[in-house]
Amino acid sequence: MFHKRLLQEFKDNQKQVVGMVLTQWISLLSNVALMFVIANTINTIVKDTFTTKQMVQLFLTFVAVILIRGGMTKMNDTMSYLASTKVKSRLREVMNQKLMDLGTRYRKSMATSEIVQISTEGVEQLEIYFGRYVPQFFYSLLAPITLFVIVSFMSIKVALVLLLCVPLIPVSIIAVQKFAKKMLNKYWGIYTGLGDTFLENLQGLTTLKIYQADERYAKKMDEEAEKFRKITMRVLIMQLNSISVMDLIAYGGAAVGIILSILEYRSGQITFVQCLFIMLIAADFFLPLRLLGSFFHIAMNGNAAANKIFALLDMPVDKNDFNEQDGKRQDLKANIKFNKVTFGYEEGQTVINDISFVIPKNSYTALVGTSGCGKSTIASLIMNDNRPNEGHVLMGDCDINDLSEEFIHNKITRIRHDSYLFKGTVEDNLRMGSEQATKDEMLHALEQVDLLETIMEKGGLSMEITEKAANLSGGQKQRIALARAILHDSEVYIFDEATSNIDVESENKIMEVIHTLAKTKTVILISHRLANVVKADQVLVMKNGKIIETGTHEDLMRQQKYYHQLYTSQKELEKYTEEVAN
Ligand SMILES: Nc1ncnc2c1ncn2[C@@H]1O[C@H](COP(=O)(O)OP(=O)(O)OP(=O)(O)O)[C@@H](O)[C@H]1O
Repeated sequence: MFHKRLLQEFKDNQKQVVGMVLTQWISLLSNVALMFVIANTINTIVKDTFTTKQMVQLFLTFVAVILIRGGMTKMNDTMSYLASTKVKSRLREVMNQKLMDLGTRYRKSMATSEIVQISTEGVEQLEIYFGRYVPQFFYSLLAPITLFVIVSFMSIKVALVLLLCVPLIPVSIIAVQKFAKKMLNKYWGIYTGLGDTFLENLQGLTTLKIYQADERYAKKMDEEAEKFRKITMRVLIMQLNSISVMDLIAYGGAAVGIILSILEYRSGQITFVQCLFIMLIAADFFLPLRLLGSFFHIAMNGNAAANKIFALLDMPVDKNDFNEQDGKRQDLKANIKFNKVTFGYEEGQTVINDISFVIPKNSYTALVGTSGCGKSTIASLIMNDNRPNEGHVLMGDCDINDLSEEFIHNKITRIRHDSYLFKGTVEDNLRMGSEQATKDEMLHALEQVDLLETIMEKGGLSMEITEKAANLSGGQKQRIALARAILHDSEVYIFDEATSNIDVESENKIMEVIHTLAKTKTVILISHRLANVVKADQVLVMKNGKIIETGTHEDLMRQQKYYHQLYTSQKELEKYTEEVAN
């Protein structure tokens, strides 16, 4: 019925919940008073003893009840608003903090679209949970007991029968709950899956258009949307059916009470006014629980959403205390060691197999091998985005696992082929590299990547970059990303295919910058193009997740093994392509 953890986490909402139950209870009592006056009035009309005084009394009771109920409803709404907004804003705050703490690691356990959905729609679901469902639950217990006490003064028999019929509603709710839980989990699964597909198709729309695959993918999405429509309809049907069952029990129970009270009146056990009063009030035994039943499905949705939210909040963070070993870390020599590292993305499969190597401080290392051999995985292990299944990745003498994400990101900058530039000015994007960078430093960084002139022509540092840097060429985009990385001024730079898919001029410029950086920093270059790695201090040649050759370009060429074979075949291919082009 309740999500225990959700209630525990939001204990401070208890005040509002008690307030809401109280306002509803006062409304109920005023309603009881009104029904009593109405019953009395009908009695006097029937007996023909209706007086002006009674008319005034009826009118005044009406006005008082309307005022009390109006006031209580207003207070209830305010408290409901307070309770739900507090929950929503706190949940969003903790989720945001959690995502910040997790960094990029959240993607291992949850898709981005799922995070977006649970932090928007998922959190919204909890509004009704706290604002309506929880207080209604307690009120639904209090209301029948209150009415039972009042009616028992007139007829204990009728009061007991009415009270005993009330639990039939929760019994029906529990029966539905078993079925609903499964269905709602399935509903959420399909819903987040659809969101995932939608986001991916939208992001890859240009590619889909280029390959004219948009229609096929649109059809696939239609199929998923149809699945979602069907499960939504099933959820709605289940909700409507269960509400009908609850109506039947509520009004059936009230009817039983009314019939019984008439029988009691006929046998002289209760007065006409009491009989009328019970007739008017009987449905109120059941209506609060019936209303609870209609909130129940929303609450179940809230429970399912809460499970997902807590799954995110419970993800382990492994945030190391940055200060604890600060002194030790100050002396870190930024050499990187792989000590018998084995890693696989999935159980039973390894991508990196028992690898050991050292990247000395301020050296220039190239990592080469055919596609899929594990080069980028090595980069992700150095960044601690992935953790070895066996062995250790060390930075200086420190296991990378013992270092905080913040520390690693300060020491190492990874530049990928698909570097992300944000919508905003060139300055905004460069400032991400270093908060403290002066304009002169930014201009100097642009000069280093040979982009100063182009950017100055387009408005300088205040030039606007549009969404996904659509107003820049691939090469310009990559060079701005490089300027940002230069400003970051870290000890280690990993260039992960940083020159893929860009023009030759940009590639050459970027390689020049990499070679200059390599004189003062530790540089790791991952590249398909072996012509780019000839200047490296050491080349690590990978094949099937293993390092099979190590040495300088010249050493490896002399050995005439795998690297030699890769290099010469690539050279021949490039020569042939050039000849064809000419
Ligand atoms: N997130 C992931 N989940 C599961 N498998 C992955 C993941 N990333 C990579 N792989 C698999 O791990 C293997 C190594 O991938 P990796 O990206 O390290 O290769 P690579 O040498 O960098 O390739 P390329 O040169 O094409 O970029 C591949 O078989 C790939 O399919």
